[in-house]
Amino acid sequence: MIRMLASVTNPEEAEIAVTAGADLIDLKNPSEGALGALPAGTIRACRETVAGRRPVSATIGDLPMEPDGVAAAVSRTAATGVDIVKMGISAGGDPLACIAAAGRARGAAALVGVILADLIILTNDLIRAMADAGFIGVMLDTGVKDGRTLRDHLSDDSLAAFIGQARDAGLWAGLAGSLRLADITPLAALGPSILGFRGALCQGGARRDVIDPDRVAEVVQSVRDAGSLGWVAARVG
Ligand SMILES: O=C[C@H](O)COP(=O)(O)O
Repeated sequence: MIRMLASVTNPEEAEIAVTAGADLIDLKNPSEGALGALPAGTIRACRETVAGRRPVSATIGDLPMEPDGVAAAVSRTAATGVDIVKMGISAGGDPLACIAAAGRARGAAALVGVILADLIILTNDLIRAMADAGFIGVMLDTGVKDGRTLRDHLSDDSLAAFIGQARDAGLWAGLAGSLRLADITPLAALGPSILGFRGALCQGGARRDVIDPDRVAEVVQSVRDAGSLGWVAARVG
């Protein structure tokens, strides 16, 4: 089964995402960037709204790859009580040291690394470092939200290789990055653990807009349908 991640910005949107059937409620502030962080109070309020009905993740912000700053943000975000802290990996600085520092700072939260595939070259070293630091998953996303999707930056073969490397390292593998309805079936065929969305859930398809319950339900259903087709194809083919 492929899971569906919905990025939301406040308790009202979190409730919409839960009601529509999203599997993972991801808290972020799209106005602050690809992985913009929400204030701790908003994260806590969203967590209270979700009330254990779904796992909740929160992003630490689009930070430079500097270990002390990343560790402080991971620790601060974990202290809100979310299940998963999502840490972005971009170019410059020392990504490998940041991954190790995040692993030491996570407290009781699980960690998921988000490799911004348009900003840093995807390497197996990053994935291996996450596994060594105790991360549970790794996602690809895009850092620049200019209408291009993850599939504009990486071929299906590269995405399949990423999923294989993540699985080999014992991590679940997620894909995101301005994904639209039309991307779901081809990406589901690659066998990711989870597909993540924000823009496609919003009125007008703009990620800073509010999410639309009908769009969320449509994306959830499409991920379900594509996931089952892949399941059947894997057994019949
Ligand atoms: O974690 C997933 C992201 O929120 C995806 O956002 P996007 O679909 O607007 O690129």
